[in-house]
This record gives sequence, structure tokens and C-alpha cells, in this order.
Amino acid sequence: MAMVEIQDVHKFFGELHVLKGVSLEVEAGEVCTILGPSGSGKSTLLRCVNVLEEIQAGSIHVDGILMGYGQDAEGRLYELRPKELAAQRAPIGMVFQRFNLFPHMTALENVVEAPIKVKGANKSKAKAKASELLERVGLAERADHYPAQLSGGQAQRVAIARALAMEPDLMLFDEPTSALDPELVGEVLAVMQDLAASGMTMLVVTHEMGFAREVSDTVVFMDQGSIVESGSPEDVLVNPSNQRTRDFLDKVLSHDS
Ligand SMILES: Nc1ncnc2c1ncn2[C@@H]1O[C@H](COP(=O)(O)OP(=O)(O)OP(=O)(O)O)[C@@H](O)[C@H]1O
Repeated sequence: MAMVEIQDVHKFFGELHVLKGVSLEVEAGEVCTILGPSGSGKSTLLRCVNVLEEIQAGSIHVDGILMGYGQDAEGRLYELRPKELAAQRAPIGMVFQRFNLFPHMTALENVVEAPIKVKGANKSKAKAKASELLERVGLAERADHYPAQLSGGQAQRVAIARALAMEPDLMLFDEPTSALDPELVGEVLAVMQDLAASGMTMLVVTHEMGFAREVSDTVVFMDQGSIVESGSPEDVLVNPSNQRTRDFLDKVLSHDS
């Protein structure tokens, strides 16, 4: 089984049919980038993977585990209790467009918070690990800074370190550079690229075409709640077979240039 298996997922917000039978697999160690116009359902799909949103039909497995439900000895599904849900989510790190760091905590405190509170990690070990992670994202010297004292790019790198502190098997990125000043985008993409090179499985929603082209194993193009096309970056970005993909790329690339 692939690390992420999304099968025929449907998601409604009231009457609005936002995901219309989405199926997607991401193998362990692969980077899958999702592109598509605003409102096509990219963020919603990502949020469904770690059960921030409930789905109405289909299934999502991560690491072979059916997300959002438990299964009793007879194979009957039951709704998870909050603790069980938290345990299901634990191997999944998520980085949002806005960093959501705790403003009253330093960078280091933000990174150690979850391992100590959620995992019950030993304090001094968690601190040493957090320092290592801040070094990994190039912020060893900013460990004692508060979020307000960090640039957007630095704050986003702390958010990545914070997600990594939980030792995830899968990282979800939801437009991680969209809220940043253009000159800060590169430093966050560089950290993501390093992470990809280290073998992390990543599902990334972004408008960064360079990242999609150079770092992804698979590129997925979504439109109006469906996957229109997916394949290698070469297939989807250079030789797209679908007119909707071509129209989208023309628009994005003319905007970029
Ligand atoms: N919590 C919600 N309640 C109601 N409708 C929602 C909710 N979240 C998203 N939607 C709607 O679902 C659709 C898909 O939204 P989604 O954010 O997944 O798209 P997207 O492709 O990620 O777009 P963007 O690139 O602008 O973030 C949109 O029509 C949006 O308005």
C-alpha cells in the first residue's frame, strides 16, 4: 500500500460539492505537488488527509491506517474518540499558509511544545532535538526570538521545525509561501527541498512552479473538485494532455514572467 491512499473521496460543505471523487496515491519518500486554480479544492483535500475536515464518501489511508475511523474486531467502523484521532494524526505534520506560532513563546519553545505536551517527551531531550531542528532550518541563532521578532520566512521555517519535532512520516504543506514577501519565498522552499532530499514523504499545495518542476516526483492538477491530470513534472508541466491544464499553465506562467 502507498503511504497515502486517497480513494474516491467526496467532500461537501452544505450543498457545495467540493471534492468530486478524488483518488490519489503518494508513495513513501515521494513529493507530490498539487496545483490548480483558487477554489478547486486543494486545501480541502489536504485538510481531509489529516481529518481536519470530515469526508462524506470514499476513504483515506495513511501508512495503511484508515483515517478518521476506528475498526472493531468484527471489522465494523466506529467514530474515533478525540484521543484516538490525535494518535492517528500524530505521524502527520502540517504547515499552513500562516504560521500559527504561539506569539508568547520563543522559537525554541514553539518547537518543544508539542513533543512535551502531546508525546510526553523528556524535556531536556526535546529541547536538544528542537535546537537541532532549528539549526536544520537555519535558525539556531534565533532560538530565543519571539514570533514578532522573526521575518515571515523565519517564522515559517520555525513552523516547519515545529512540525518535524513530532517526527512525522508525512508532511502536508498548504501554500506555505503564499503569505510571504517574494524575497523570503526562496529560504522556505530551500528548507522544503532539503526535507524532500532527506526522503520525507510530502504532499504540497503550492503555486511555486519551480518547486513543482524541480522537487516533485508527481504533479497533480486539480480543477473544480477533480483531478484533471497527474504524472511526472515533465508530463504535466511540459506536455500536459488536457486543455484545462494547458490553460492553467498559460495563465500562471504568463503571470510569473
Ligand atoms: N469551511 C468551509 N465552509 C464552506 N465552504 C468552504 C470551506 N472551506 C472551503 N470552502 C469552499 O470549498 C471550495 C474549495 O476551497 P479550497 O480552499 O479547498 O480551494 P483551493 O483550491 O485550496 O483554493 P485556494 O488556492 O484559493 O486556497 C471553495 O469554493 C471554498 O469557498
